Amino acid sequence: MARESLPQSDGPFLLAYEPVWAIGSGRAASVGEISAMHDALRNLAGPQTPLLYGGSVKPENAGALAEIRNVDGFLVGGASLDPETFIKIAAQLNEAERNCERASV
Ligand SMILES: O=C(CO)COP(=O)(O)O
Repeated sequence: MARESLPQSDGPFLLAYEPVWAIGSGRAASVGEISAMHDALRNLAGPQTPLLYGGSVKPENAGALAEIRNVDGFLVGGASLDPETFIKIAAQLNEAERNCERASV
């Protein structure tokens, strides 16, 4: 059923996992929950599809969430309303990407 809900066109798309209970609640999904879901989505969507996590992403958890395998980015809601907060989250994603590149060299 999940496979049928993916776009049928050949064009690129992003796929997001956003548990409804995590949206605006201040409580993000756990690393284990996100990891399991994103691994399953990677198998479903293939290697080229960027996978985003959304739900209570904030500077305090962005670093740990960005390190999860198969998390390529975030959907940021409330924390995007303050530019400085948003930039802190973006910086942690960049740092995680640099760590990943270092680890693969
Ligand atoms: O709805 C969201 C992004 O689409 C997430 O919102 P919060 O980051 O405020 O939980």
